[in-house]
Amino acid sequence: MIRFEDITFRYASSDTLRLTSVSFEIEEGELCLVVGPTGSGKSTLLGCINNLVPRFTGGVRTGRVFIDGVDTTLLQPRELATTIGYVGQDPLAGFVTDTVEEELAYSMEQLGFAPAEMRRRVEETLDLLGIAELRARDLRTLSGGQQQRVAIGSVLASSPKVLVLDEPTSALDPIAAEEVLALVSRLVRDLGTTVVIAEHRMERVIEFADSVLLVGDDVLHGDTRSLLASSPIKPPLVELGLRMGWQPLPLTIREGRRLAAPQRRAWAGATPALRAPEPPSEPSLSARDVIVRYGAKVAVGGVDLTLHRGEVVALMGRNGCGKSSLMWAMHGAGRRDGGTVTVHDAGNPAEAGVALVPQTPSDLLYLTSVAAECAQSDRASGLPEGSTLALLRRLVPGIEPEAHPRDLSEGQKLAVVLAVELAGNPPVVLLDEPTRGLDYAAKQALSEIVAGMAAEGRSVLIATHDVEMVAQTCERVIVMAEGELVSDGPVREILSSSALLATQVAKVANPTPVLTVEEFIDAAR
Ligand SMILES: Nc1ncnc2c1ncn2[C@@H]1O[C@H](COP(=O)(O)OP(=O)(O)OP(=O)(O)O)[C@@H](O)[C@H]1O
Ligand SMILES: Nc1ncnc2c1ncn2[C@@H]1O[C@H](COP(=O)(O)OP(=O)(O)OP(=O)(O)O)[C@@H](O)[C@H]1O
Repeated sequence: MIRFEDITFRYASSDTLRLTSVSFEIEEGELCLVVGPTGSGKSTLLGCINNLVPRFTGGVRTGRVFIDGVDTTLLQPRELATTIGYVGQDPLAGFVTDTVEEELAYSMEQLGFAPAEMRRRVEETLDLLGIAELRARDLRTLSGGQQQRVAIGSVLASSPKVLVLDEPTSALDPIAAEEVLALVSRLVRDLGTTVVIAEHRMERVIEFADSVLLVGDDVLHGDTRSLLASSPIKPPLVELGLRMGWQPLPLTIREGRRLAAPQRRAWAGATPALRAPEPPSEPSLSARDVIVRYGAKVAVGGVDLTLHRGEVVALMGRNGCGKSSLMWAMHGAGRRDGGTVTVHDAGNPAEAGVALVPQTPSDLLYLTSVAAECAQSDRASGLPEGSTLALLRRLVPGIEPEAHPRDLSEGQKLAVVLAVELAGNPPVVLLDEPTRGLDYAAKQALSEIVAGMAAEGRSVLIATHDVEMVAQTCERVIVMAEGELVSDGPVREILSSSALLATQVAKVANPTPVLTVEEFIDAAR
């Protein structure tokens, strides 16, 4: 269905080849998972499928692309829109209309669907993606996850033969992500749709994938199990399987549980000792009765929350439950319709160095090179020259200092903003979904940096849907629902008591509450 013949590509502003002689073939009805380190070229490769690369991005591409047997090498992306549905990494950037309903209908209008058919499909899509109550909403006022669902719905509505999804679940809560992926795999099964998905959190997609495209210096296409065995990036379960020497390598929780059965029996006889949470130190930030309203909508309904020095806390909860609104209110720059936020040892949070890395971090990059952003950050925080750049290199290596921030991959942009915000060592740091576009190594680096900040007595609050990141990084988890806090406790208690929030390792080890690969291995010794 999709055939790349010797595709080579270079962006106009760079001397480096991004894709070198890439050839592969994806069959009709195949679900192919595209994986690779941050900035390795996954989005670039996806863009070549419908010619967004090079038509929109510029640059030089050689080689040929065939879709459904037709040579599409020289076609415009819109000429391919009947066959290929494409959802990019930033849903807001892809929207062409103002409201949810209009957006769902748009591609069908362009493709000349009859009005009655269009109506039927819009209704069906609203239900399938659970966004019926958002139908009349302005797209710009939706939460990140709500936007992502609308973007996916808008391409699904016209049932294209090929679906290209660039990190489609990065902003979705665990249930929404499962639902979207189940929906996509149903399209593959029932309609024979061909699907190409780039995804960093492979653990979610792997059980649906027929094949993997591994993007690195070379691009390899092959069977999921055999490629993952030698891949530099792997989900926690595969990592655990390799380290425990399990054969065949487990890809699903069910396979993992079967292989872990002897270990679970051993733990049932002798409970392993696991790390206990530290008692809290003195508070660094207290929020009392915080209220955020948008017209009649109460997004945050009177929240009390205290962060303590040296604490790394996760803020979790369904899409649209109010996490970003609460963070902005705590930061001081966002709306707050009631309540108080006190940063201890300082009065006003805006002046007291509460740093916030927003969900769309690229809004904060305005200089013309990565080096200039880093130098500006060093000056602003009174740091020795090169400090911010060094931090960036720890997070995501290989970013060219001369590159224009606009030309970076999504994960690279996020890394630059993280480096700039963290370099100044603010006493309280709020990170709103800081893992989009980050590979496992970058997430590990972020965990280590955050742990270092906590060790110096700073407090970090991370809003995220990424349970693996939470297990690795946070000691305490707060869960929100409908604008209120519904639970608050040690990470082990919250993640292991909820099937919804359990990590892959927790599911394999259940009922023993180990959460991460390291913990499993230690406890198995
Ligand atoms: N318009 C552009 N001009 C120059 N270089 C670019 C441009 N867009 C991307 N790049 C570079 O090409 C490389 C690949 O980018 P791409 O977005 O394809 O990566 P990715 O694997 O999708 O990354 P991520 O995991 O962060 O989404 C990166 O190093 C990036 O800096
Ligand atoms: N300007 C606005 N007008 C109306 N409703 C809004 C506006 N901004 C946000 N909302 C709504 O407020 C609720 C909370 O949004 P918020 O962005 O805080 O959620 P979130 O928990 O961060 O979600 P996600 O996990 O999807 O990022 C959502 O239902 C959202 O649709």
